[in-house]
Amino acid sequence: MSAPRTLYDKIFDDHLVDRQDDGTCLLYIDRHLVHEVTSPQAFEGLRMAGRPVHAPQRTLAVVDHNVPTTADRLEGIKNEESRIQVEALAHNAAEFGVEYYSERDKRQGIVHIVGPEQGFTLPGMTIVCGDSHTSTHGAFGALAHGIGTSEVEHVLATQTLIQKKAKNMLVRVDGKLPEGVTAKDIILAIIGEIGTAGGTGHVIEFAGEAIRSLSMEGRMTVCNMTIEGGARAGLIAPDEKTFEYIKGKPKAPTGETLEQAVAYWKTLHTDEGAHFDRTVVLDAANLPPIVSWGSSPEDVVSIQGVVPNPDEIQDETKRVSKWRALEYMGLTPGTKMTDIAIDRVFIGSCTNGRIEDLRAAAAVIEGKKVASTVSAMVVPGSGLVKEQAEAEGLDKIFREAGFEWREPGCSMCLAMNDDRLKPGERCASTSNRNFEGRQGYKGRTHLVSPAMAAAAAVAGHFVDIRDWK
Ligand SMILES: CC(C)[C@H](C(=O)O)[C@@H](O)C(=O)O
Ligand code: SF4
Repeated sequence: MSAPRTLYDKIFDDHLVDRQDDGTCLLYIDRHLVHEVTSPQAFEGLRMAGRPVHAPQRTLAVVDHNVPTTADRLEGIKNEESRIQVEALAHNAAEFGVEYYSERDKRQGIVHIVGPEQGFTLPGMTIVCGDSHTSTHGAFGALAHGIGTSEVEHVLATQTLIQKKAKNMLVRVDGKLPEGVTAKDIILAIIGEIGTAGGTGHVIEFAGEAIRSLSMEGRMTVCNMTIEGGARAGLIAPDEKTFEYIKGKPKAPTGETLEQAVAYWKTLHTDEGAHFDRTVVLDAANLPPIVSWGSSPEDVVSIQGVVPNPDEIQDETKRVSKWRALEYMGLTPGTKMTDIAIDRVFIGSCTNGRIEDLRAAAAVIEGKKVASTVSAMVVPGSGLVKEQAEAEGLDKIFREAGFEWREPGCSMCLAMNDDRLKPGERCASTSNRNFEGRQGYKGRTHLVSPAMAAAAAVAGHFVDIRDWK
């Protein structure tokens, strides 16, 4: 009998083309997602070398980072830099025969929302994209790596990627999540626990009752932020929920092919007794709604907590850096999180821009108004999410409460377009990164779940969603 293997081991082995003595491996890549920011030089490299895209049918391109989210984008993109990048992707996709969703296509959206939505992302596959949050696709039991621009060129040219095998890490979340606590709180708590370097050199498999109980949307939220914990990828074993989600998606297999695929997908789980290099266990029942207070995703605290005092940190470098974070954030140790007033609310991104996220936020604000001191926006993760939300009347709920209802894209997650914070503005954001300047120069980001962001929009400050009426 062969040795028990983890889910990661299995997918890795299934895609191994070559292994050198020093452990350098060549992996076959099943799916390549492409966006406008990290692909121009890669296509240019192919052009210069006179090479075609090796497997155009395994490649899907979509614009997301630079596209404006205002409806007037259909009249042409005004910002020159954005327009040039968007046009470059359209041009490259046409020249190299790659399927492309432009800002006029209702399938357009954030690349990590579009892949699963189209059934392009499937269990057991190797998936890459020149984007760190490619880890999102791990929610389907796919090995999904973010890659750099030179690797994008390598994959376009050869459909393979050079990799060294990572270590196996297990994060098990036992028990049941309390009411009001979400997938976002789980992953923020995990990063708070292990730190932003906690997963370095590892692929993390998420398991346990609380993970199994999550919807596919929730699982994507968890895997999405794996990268903020330093890991190379995140994985969740596929199950009936995964198969249900995939069924009927435009690019998903059908009929007998689907049956065969499901039979294979059912083998995609960690074997009993397989070795993990590191294991972390959390109890879901103890998790509160979480808010970040600093400029790193590990700077998190319970909504019932206070801004921490960095003087309590032993390590000097860390102490200095956390003081700097507090200064940047304009916060004082000991301040109750629920006393922190906000100026802006952003609901969207590849972390929390899916239909379930919009439903959760809409349920909180229905019949209420955004505080007069707050400006709030919702940016659906894709055109299909937007269409579904509108069919359910969610856009009306948001608009009536005073939210702006926008076109799909990355938007204020990273402020590459006009959606950005002004210096000093404080934002409750459903995105994944709270780095200095991430949402605009000197902007201050607090990472929260969609329900927590929505409640903060109405209250004008953070509130414990468990007390919301
Ligand atoms: C622009 C892109 C390369 C970047 C990433 O890799 O993640 C972006 O999506 C982000 O979230 O910071
Ligand atoms: S939504 Fe944010 S995190 Fe996701 S791909 Fe876009 S910029 Fe990156």
